[in-house]
Amino acid sequence: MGANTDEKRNLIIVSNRLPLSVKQVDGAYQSSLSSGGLVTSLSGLTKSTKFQWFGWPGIEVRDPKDQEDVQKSLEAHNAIPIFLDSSLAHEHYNGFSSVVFDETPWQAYRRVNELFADAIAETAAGGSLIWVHDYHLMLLPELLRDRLKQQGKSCAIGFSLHTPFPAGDFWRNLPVRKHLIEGMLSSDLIGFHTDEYKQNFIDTCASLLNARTEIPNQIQYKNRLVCINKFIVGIDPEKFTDSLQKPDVQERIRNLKEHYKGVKVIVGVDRLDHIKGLTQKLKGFDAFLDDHPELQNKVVLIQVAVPSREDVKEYQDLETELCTIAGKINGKHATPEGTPLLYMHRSVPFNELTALYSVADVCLLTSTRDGMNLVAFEYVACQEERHGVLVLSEFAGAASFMRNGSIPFHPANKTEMSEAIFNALNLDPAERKAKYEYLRGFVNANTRFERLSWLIIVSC
Ligand SMILES: O=P(O)(O)OC[C@H]1O[C@H](O[C@H]2O[C@H](CO)[C@@H](O)[C@H](O)[C@H]2O)[C@H](O)[C@@H](O)[C@@H]1O
Ligand SMILES: O=c1ccn([C@@H]2O[C@H](COP(=O)(O)OP(=O)(O)O)[C@@H](O)[C@H]2O)c(=O)[nH]1
Repeated sequence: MGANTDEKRNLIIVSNRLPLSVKQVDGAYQSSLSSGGLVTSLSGLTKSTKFQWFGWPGIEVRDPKDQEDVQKSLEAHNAIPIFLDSSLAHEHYNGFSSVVFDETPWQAYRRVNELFADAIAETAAGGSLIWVHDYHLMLLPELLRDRLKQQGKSCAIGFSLHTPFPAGDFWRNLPVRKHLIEGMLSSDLIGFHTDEYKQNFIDTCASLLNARTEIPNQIQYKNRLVCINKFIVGIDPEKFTDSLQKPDVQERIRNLKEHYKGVKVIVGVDRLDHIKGLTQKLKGFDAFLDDHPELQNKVVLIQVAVPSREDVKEYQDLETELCTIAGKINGKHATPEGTPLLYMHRSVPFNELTALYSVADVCLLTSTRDGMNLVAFEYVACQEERHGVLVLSEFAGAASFMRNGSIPFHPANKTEMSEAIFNALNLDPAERKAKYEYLRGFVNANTRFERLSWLIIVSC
């Protein structure tokens, strides 16, 4: 969607979390870019499109004067905060959205969706395009449509799901499944990352709601026609190639290359989340080291585990487990010359990330479930010179598109993972180049997620 279209209609983006997270430092409010693929996928839009972004600022702000300060600090970025008190935010985000079904978090989930609907309906001008993101806000399209109608406004609503849409059996176990799916069906257009997720949604609507699904890419439910499609979420590759041109990044790359002379570097960058298969990754790497004693001191895995949901016990437990496994691997395979695993539990600045991607011979991604996985795209964007190899779990959404250019494997199969790593490190240059060119073609062809908002316009 170009600037011309924007002049015609307002675009409003809504996600649980704003792209900027607010923190209070020494009494003053400061904002910094939030982590994660959703922000990355939409950042390409900022180049060509003006929009307002509604979401939770990541902090509880009770005092109205403070709320005003936060509002003002975000205004410059067209970000509009929706304030939630801590317990509500916790129950909605950490409770309902991530663990097991329970009544209290469900009520919080509904309440947060209502608060979002109130704030957006009040602000949105009639004729705006409202683009809602992700599983935290599945009820929002319906709540929003009701409120807008009461106010005599008509807006087109799009919904993008960034996670997989599971197949039928999963929904059977969720008592509130009907509310969630009906909520989504109040959109004009619903986007999924892959054909599989899209088909799962269509099948679920047919079996659970008896919706009519005979017409391709459309669902008819309660006298409304909803468009359903797959939209490939991508990155802005230039942002990565530009970073690699910066003198300080070039220097960092030189230093890292010098440091790892004679050593093959494998990189992994994941949020510390169960879906990223980090336990499986460390165990698979351990198996690889066991299988290849001849590669002692010749291979290193640099694993960045970006902190996520640190106040949830299951995530704390996972962190403890990973530390233990990492310690055991290095205990077993380290030599006086070095350790084969560098496990970093923190986020890394963007320039450091691109330097790491650039020096790595292999990128190892082991998701057990993952909507897309934009790290796979980012690694490719930083590998113009080296033609590094992507070892990609078949359970990442990205594998639907990148299978031919990568080495696929099943993340729970240690032997398969070990072989995949070995094959990646030993791929002959011609095959490496061919695989890389396939991936580069794909990453460069799918740079703009904005096509979805364009489709909202033409389809409504
Ligand atoms: O930590 P949450 O806010 O609960 O959400 C987890 C992450 O969800 C989103 O990631 C997903 O979207 C990516 C882009 O479409 C996709 O590549 C990835 O597979 C999904 O997990 C969101 O982008 C992140 O900010 C969240 O951290
Ligand atoms: O310290 C870091 C390391 C990575 N990322 C970014 O987090 C995103 C992860 O997106 P992905 O789709 O792979 O997974 P998600 O975390 O959204 O599930 C990528 O854009 C990374 O560049 C980040 O924000 N901070």
